[in-house]
Amino acid sequence: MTSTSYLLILNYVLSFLCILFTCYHILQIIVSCFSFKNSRQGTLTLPPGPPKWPIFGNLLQLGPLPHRDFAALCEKYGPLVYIRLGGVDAITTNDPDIIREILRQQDDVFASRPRTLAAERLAYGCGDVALAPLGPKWKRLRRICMEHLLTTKRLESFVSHRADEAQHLVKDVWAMAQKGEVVNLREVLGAFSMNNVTRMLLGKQYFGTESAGPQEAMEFMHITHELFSLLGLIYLGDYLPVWRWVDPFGCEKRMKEVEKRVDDFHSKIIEQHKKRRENQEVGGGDDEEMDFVDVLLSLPGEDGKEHMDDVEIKALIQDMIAAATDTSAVTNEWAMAEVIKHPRVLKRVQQELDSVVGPNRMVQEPDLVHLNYLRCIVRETFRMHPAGPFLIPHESTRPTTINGYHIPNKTRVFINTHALGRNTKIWDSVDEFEPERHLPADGSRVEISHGADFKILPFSAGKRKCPGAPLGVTLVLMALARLFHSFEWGPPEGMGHEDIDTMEVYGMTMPKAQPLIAIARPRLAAHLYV
Ligand code: HEM
Repeated sequence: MTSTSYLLILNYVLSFLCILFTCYHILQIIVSCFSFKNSRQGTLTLPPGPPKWPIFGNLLQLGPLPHRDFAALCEKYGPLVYIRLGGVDAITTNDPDIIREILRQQDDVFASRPRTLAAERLAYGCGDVALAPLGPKWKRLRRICMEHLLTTKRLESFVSHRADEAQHLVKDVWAMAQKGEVVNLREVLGAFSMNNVTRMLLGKQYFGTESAGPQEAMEFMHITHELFSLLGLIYLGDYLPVWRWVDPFGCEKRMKEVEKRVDDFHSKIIEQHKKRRENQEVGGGDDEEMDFVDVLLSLPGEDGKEHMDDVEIKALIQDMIAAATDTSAVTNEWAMAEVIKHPRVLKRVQQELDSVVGPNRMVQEPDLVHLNYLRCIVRETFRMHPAGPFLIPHESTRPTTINGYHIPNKTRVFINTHALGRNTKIWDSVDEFEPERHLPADGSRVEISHGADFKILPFSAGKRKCPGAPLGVTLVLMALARLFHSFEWGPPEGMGHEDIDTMEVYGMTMPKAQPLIAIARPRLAAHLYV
């Protein structure tokens, strides 16, 4: 074919695309006008919100930190704001009363999830717990988590693994301190969370001396990071279907690649576990010796099937890894950053640790309930730096009203936990890290999850609340207790405490923009670290 005919064909294709694009836009305008009219029910109107562009709605008003943009909208328009994201209705709030209304009073209406493209591709067609819409499938998988994986008994059976990992953590930091090296806290805390979770789930440790091997560890790390980054993306294709034809940044291509690699990885894990079962290397149904994959392989499937489907098992494993590792690692890094930035707080928590634990042993899990000031540090960290800037988006399953405003069916709900913790109507000195504000006057134990007032919401509430909260709290408290008890901490040479930056990046979780680097000096006898 000549180059002229190529050009001609290209010309035809482009013209065709232009016509289609224009028709689509006209249709969108008609549909959005129509749906706006329909969204008024009687005298009810939608909640207040910013003016919208045709087709794009408010998408163009969002920058790289959408939680801050949404917070600014709440500041301007009130506690409940309506936005339109392309063709999708959405609301956002940072107000405890409205959040209580959504997650408690109207939990039945708002407990579903939107079907995003990333969730379809990367969570086995939304076949997991965290991203599945409300329905019998979600209910069944969530029950499996609660009754077989995250029970107190099963979590207790991993207590020695967790103690092992806590010891690896201090040993690694101690080795760096001995060599005069700075500590990259993102790396050591990431390895701590990952090892704890993979030991429980997969029976493998991925970092450290008994690791599954450097190549497998790197592959695993890489896949998980890709997965997190894609799941956190506000992908325009979810809001403007026409975007998917073009996909200028190749997002969908990346999703397909990651989907395949993740699936290969999980298939391998399941195969290894099945082989072990065939060779009867799993303790004959002895609960104590079974990791989560073993447990899932031993459960009956749906509709009288002998076993659960492999796809269900993969979706659950992936959910647990994604939900458990990054959330606890990100929280720990923020807490360390704030405490190193505030030497007064470090001193006070060390006094508490010295009085509860003393200098002659390491912190153990039973100590954690007695460390009230440390618990305040964690609560204050969740106020200022919740693990995710929003809860995982919820979606309404029918039209309803909030505060007299009409909320259409399938409205996407962005509960802005970052802005809740910095809401000046409910908190003083919102930008100050002040753990003392959480100390109960009567000296009772500090509760780390939300509490009745809905002013902090680290693990959410209602049907979709985090089923892993007790484990998450333990991982966070344990890592911090060990690090504060075992070391003096300071910023790297040439930096002042106040220079530690606290800028965040947006994603499904909300890490510090820059990894936290610090200097550690041991404060206990050398034999306790090895
Ligand atoms: C510090 C640690 C953790 C934090 C801050 C955290 C926080 C959250 C939040 C905010 C949600 C969203 C709730 C909503 O959308 O309303 C969630 C959901 C979830 N979390 Fe956690 N989480 C943590 C650890 C864990 C752990 C250790 C596990 C399991 C091993 C876990 C499993 C899940 C699952 C399965 C969901 C989805 C629940 C559903 O949609 O039904 N999380 N978590």
